[in-house]
Amino acid sequence: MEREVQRVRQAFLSGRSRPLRFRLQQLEALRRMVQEREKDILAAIAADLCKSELNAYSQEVITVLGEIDFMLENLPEWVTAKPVKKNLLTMMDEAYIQPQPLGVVLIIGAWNYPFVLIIQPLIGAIAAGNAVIIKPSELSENTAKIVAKLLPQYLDQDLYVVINGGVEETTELLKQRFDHIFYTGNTAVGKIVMEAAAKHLTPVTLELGGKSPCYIDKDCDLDIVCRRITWGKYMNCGQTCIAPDYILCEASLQSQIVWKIKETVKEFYGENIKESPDYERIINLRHFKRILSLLEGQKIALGGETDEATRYIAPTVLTDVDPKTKVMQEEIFGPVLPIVPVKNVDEAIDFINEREKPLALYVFSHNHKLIKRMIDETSSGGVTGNDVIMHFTLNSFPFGGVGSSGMGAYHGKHSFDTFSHQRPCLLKSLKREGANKLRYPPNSQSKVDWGKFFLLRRFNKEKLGLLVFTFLGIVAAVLVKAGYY
Ligand SMILES: NC(=O)c1ccc[n+]([C@@H]2O[C@H](COP(=O)([O-])OP(=O)(O)OC[C@H]3O[C@@H](n4cnc5c(N)ncnc54)[C@H](O)[C@@H]3O)[C@@H](O)[C@H]2O)c1
Ligand SMILES: CCCCCCCCCCCCC/C=C/C=O
Repeated sequence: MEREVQRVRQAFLSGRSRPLRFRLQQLEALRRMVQEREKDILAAIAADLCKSELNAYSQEVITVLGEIDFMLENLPEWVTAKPVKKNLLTMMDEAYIQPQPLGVVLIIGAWNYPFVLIIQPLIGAIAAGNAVIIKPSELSENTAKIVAKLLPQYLDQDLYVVINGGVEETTELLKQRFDHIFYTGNTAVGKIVMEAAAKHLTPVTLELGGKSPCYIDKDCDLDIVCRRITWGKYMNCGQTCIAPDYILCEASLQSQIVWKIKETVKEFYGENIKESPDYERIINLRHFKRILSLLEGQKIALGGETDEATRYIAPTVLTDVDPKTKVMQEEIFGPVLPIVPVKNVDEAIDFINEREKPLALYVFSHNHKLIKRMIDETSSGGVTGNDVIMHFTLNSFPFGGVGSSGMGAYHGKHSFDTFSHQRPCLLKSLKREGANKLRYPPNSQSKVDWGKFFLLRRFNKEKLGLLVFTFLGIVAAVLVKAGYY
């Protein structure tokens, strides 16, 4: 492992990942890979998650292609040095910020969207000029294999390396020194990653999870609300980091919500959900059993049917859920939707604020003020009003968590920034030593006063005004003396 990381570091040190032209070429090659090997990629995702190829394409491949196009379009502007405002002391110098690659980046992916969750950060890391080691999740083994097979066929083989393996390999990998670690997965492993990174003072981006709440105000169109929630909750069988985890609403709305979700489930997946190409399965038996255990003692208002052999769990809704029960203590990450009754929006806000900060928050209402209030008085990684999931699709947004749902963010320019060092560059001349003498010892009150003049803006303005006034006075005196007036 050490030798592999060393090899990638040597490739980075060769400097070839840095030129803009090279980065653009690699991104174009990655796009070609996705386009030419689309069938293989879709088949792998489909096999890992019992997902139709159409869904694999719209949930993962579209995002990847969109991100590459966005990078190709904007990268030439992002890589250029940006001049900054100067103070009086540096007025004659060159001052700019130059984004630079961090070095060797480790990307650790999760299994639930196994392609996009490694390729999207990879796009950002390449765009920023880094070398990258990619560690796909071992749970989505088909995607892990196809990525390991395809990437070397299209990208520089020494700069971008896939290492497959499980906990043992990841643990070994984490002992190595990286310049950035980008991890997607659960919070417990997030802590392990951060601890390992701390040993080398390596910065981390942690894309974690949490319980993303959904508040439904009674002033809304319940048909549309339930259709949108049903889509976001049961997509990928509930195994989406930003899926609505639970609903908060007035108790009186519960039965209508259950009814409307039931109707929507029928509309989306047909009478026989098991036959639907749009309904996925739980990734493995461990998660299947974990999700089943969340149903114990609950009032199942919809669904609840399961099949262990195929790891099928029907779209399920629980009503009158007690917040102290297990289903409300951990991220569900499955097709189970608890409804927790609250009296009003105040209680909903308190409920959210008493818990860990979620990755996403959803609020549904015709009342724009109520939505704004919910945004102002709570915290979450991202928030969408009157819909779910969709903030993920906008690459001008930073995507990431806050508090226990993560740290750092990516997508579009935010990825480029995550994988870059914003290096301040000040280029002075070896001439004009006069002004510099101000800061050399021995110090004096007059030097301090000049220092204040040069460095404190407020002081500058006053003193500058005085200087201009004095200068104009002198000019006027000279002109009068010379007989012009
Ligand atoms: N914020 C996001 O963008 C995002 C996206 C997807 C998933 N998630 C979150 O991820 C979680 C689901 O993913 P998961 O954690 O089950 O995925 P996972 O089991 O695939 O684990 C993630 C990665 O961590 C590695 N890993 C696992 N145990 C480890 C250990 N002990 N030491 C070192 N590395 C280890 C795995 O090899 C894998 O690459 C959910 O909480 C979900 O909300 C977040
Ligand atoms: C055909 C229309 C396409 C609609 C776009 C759907 C977007 C789905 C995004 C899925 C989220 C993937 C990333 C998940 C992260 C966390 O698990």
